[in-house]
This record gives sequence, C-alpha cells and structure tokens, in this order.
Amino acid sequence: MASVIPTLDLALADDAATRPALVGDLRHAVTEVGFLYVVNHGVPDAVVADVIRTLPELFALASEAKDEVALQKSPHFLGYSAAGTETTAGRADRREQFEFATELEASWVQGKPLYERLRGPNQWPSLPSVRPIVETYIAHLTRLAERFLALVCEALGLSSPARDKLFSFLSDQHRLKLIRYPPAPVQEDLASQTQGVGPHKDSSGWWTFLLQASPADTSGGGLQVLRVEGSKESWVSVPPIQGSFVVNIGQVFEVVTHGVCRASTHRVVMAPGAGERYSVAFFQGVKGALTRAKAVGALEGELAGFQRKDVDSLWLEGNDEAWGESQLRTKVRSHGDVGRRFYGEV
Ligand SMILES: O=C(O)CCC(=O)C(=O)O
Ligand SMILES: [Fe+2]
Repeated sequence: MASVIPTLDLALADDAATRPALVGDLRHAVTEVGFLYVVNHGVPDAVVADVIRTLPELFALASEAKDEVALQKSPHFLGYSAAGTETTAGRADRREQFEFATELEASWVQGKPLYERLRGPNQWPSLPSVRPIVETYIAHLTRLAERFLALVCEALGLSSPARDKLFSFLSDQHRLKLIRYPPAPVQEDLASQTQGVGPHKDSSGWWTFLLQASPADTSGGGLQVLRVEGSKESWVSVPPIQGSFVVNIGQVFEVVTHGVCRASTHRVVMAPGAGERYSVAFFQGVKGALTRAKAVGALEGELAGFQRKDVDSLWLEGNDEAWGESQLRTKVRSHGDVGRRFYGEV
C-alpha cells in the first residue's frame, strides 16, 4: 500500500484529454491501495451540507424518540441503535447510529428466501426534515456509486459484457448509516473504550462511500486503515478532506475480482480526550440472489495482467450459496436481538 491514500479528482473523467490519467490513477488506487478519496464527485455541496447539519439535531433527539425507531423493531435492520449494541471483532463499538436504506416496500412472504426480508421501509424519526434530506442524499450517492463502478470497470480493462454483468448484480437497495461517536473520556483505562468501531472490512456489497462529517481529530485517533507490507502491518490515518468522500471496497467486489481489488481493514479509534465525531457511510448494494458461483465466474477470461490475491470472505468460506444469506447471517451476528426476534431459524 502506498504511504498516502490517493485523492482522485473525478472531474478529470469528463474531459477526454484527462480521463486516461485519471483511469490510470484509479487502477493503481483500487488494485494497490484499496482506499482512496474522491473529490469533485458531482454530489452538490448543498446536499452534503444538509446531511452534516442534520446530524447533531438528529442525535440530540430524546431517547424516547430514538426508541420509537429502534432497530430492534425492524426485520430489515433499519433504525436506531444505541452505543454499545453492535460488536466488531468481538468487542462493543462505542457509537450510536441511524441506519436507513433506499425506501422500499416489504415484499417478503413465507416461502420466499429469508434474505428478501432485509428489503423494506425505513423507520423515519420524528424530526420531519430528516426524510427528504436522507432520501436526496441516497439518490445522489446511488448515482455517484454507479458512475464510480463504471470507471473502475474501465480501470480494470473489462469488456463490455463483463461490465454489464457487474451492473446486473447491483441491487436497488443501498444502505446509509448516520453515525455518532461520543467524545472519549480523557482518562481511558479499558482498551475497549477507545473502540469507535473495531477493525473490519466492509462486509456490505460493492463500494462504500464515507463522509467524514467532523473536523480532523487532533488527539491521535480517527479513521485508520491497515497498511500491510509483507509481514509488516501498521495503521495509517485517513484524515477528513473537505469536499471528499473516502471510498473503499466491499467484500463482494473482492470476491468477483478474485482479490485484484481487495477490501482493506479499517477502524475508528477514539483516543483519550477526542471530541465527538460524526460520519455517514453509504453502502452500494448487491442483489441478495447473487450466487457464489455467478460471482466467482463473472470475470472469467478478464483481468489479464492483474495479480489475483487470496480472497478473505466469510461468504466464500461459509455454507451460504446466495449473497443475501451471507449478508443476513452477518447482520444477525452483529445485532443478535433483531436476529432472535425475526430470524430464529438463522
Ligand atoms: O465512521 C467511520 O469513519 C468509518 C465507519 C465504518 O467503517 C463503517 O461503518 O463501516
Ligand atoms: Fe467500514
């Protein structure tokens, strides 16, 4: 991994003279680094500013208002979860979050695959401004993520049938998490108290677009990505850059590219004395019905000249054939209470 996280100016894609250089930089970023920033990404400043402005108002809601939309009530894993209710790498994360998704009607009935039940409506909190702001943001990020996927296909030199195949795997449900990390006490004795979110790869589908919505952390923490060089590992800071999104690779993209694009491990550290931190993560979704065989075979005959690497995927290692089954199992694991209530059989 390069010593710095690359920043890609997506406006360069709009000019035939500058596009090739951008595509080359993108190729390097997605195959050698696995983490990058995008700027001039086309999402209007006002759309981002609306979300940033909403975060403190939303999290300031009374706990009764948050409980009204508790994630525990939703078979779709959509809603509010309090700090400490989600675990990563075996430890409780110190963050609270509202999870939303593209607004859909629930269509699952007995007899359909269980993972279809992940699809369904949001629980909208009692702050009326939230719904239009979140829906607008999801619509813009959906388009950005598709445009980005097309650029990545170009960077990987994929044929147009291969590209069409990847696009056919896209779901119409994308997820959005609004996250608040509470300030960290100055005196920390338990290591677990510094875990904003523990080391993980995004188990979601294709690509993640992260908005860091607070000023840079000056206490030594913040978002960090694991840099692996041979047997040496070190954590590299990914500080907020004004007007950017941090982009990283999800599990399914690592699977379809046979590790040419590997998902990077990352975490959020809340160092002693760190102020509260807000972030917004958009997860581009993949169809639940996508099978392992289809995913693994999708780029057959493609990716010549790229080095395939070991793929680290619970989906490939487990017994679940369809992506949705694997995704549901991951969700049940991180939110045991929702799992027991709606998915006893998992
Ligand atoms: O809050 C952040 O900066 C990162 C969040 C994250 O990695 C996640 O929720 O998957
Ligand atoms: Fe993540």
